[in-house]
Amino acid sequence: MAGDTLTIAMPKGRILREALELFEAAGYPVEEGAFESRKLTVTLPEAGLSFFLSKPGDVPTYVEYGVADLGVVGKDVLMEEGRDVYELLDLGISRCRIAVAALPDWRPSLHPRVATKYPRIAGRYFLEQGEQVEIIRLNGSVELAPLIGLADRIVDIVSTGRTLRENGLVELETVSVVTSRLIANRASFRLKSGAVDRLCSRLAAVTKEGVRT
Ligand SMILES: Nc1ncnc2c1ncn2[C@@H]1O[C@H](COP(=O)(O)OP(=O)(O)OP(=O)(O)O)[C@@H](O)[C@H]1O
Ligand SMILES: O=P(O)(O)OC[C@H]1O[C@H](OP(=O)(O)OP(=O)(O)O)[C@H](O)[C@@H]1O
Repeated sequence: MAGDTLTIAMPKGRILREALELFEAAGYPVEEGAFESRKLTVTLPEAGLSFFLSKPGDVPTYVEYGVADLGVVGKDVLMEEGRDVYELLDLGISRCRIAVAALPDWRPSLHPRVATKYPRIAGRYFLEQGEQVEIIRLNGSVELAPLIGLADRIVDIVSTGRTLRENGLVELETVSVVTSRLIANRASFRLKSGAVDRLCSRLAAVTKEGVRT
């Protein structure tokens, strides 16, 4: 159907600007400053798109429950949340990695403790490595944990490496490379397939990756 309006959950924060640039390049210009106030919704009636802003970690929830047809979200959040959604496109933006890090003099201990915002990803990773660790969930500033003796290692996002460097930590292993993804509600993907496909094709043509997942 040509007339379907698509509702898209967009993450507040660092992904938003890059995501809007991508939509603009794909021919869906969101008026400059549209989200710069406290406004949480923007509609592009001619394009049949309606955006709302949410906490990054909530995007897969809105999409799974169908209050958004589509969403833009980091692969880290997607892996951690494990929601029942389709992953349609690797947008190639907000590239970073999930890594294990520690103080340079870190040594394995009898009861290893790992602090992270990503308990499921970290738990799965250490299970695969065959290492038993205690996972301690934090909400941010995870790099603090080894400095104040809460944990001996962390699992966190690394981009430039500046936060690790400035806190005297070193990267030990990469757990996963992260970019932002376009995700879809399962029913919307079927019922609004024409509109979803059109948007996907236009976004795929302007992404750095241009990859349909
Ligand atoms: N330093 C970084 N460089 C590039 N991308 C990043 C970086 N940190 C996080 N990201 C990506 O951007 C997404 C959103 O991060 P952002 O910092 O905006 O929100 P958050 O702090 O994770 O969420 P909340 O505001 O709910 O705590 C992450 O899920 C990840 O995919
Ligand atoms: O390698 P870098 O370029 O330094 O980026 C990595 C930092 O960016 C993110 O933190 P954010 O600013 O979102 O704060 P938070 O730790 O409180 O989530 C992430 O959690 C790292 O701390």
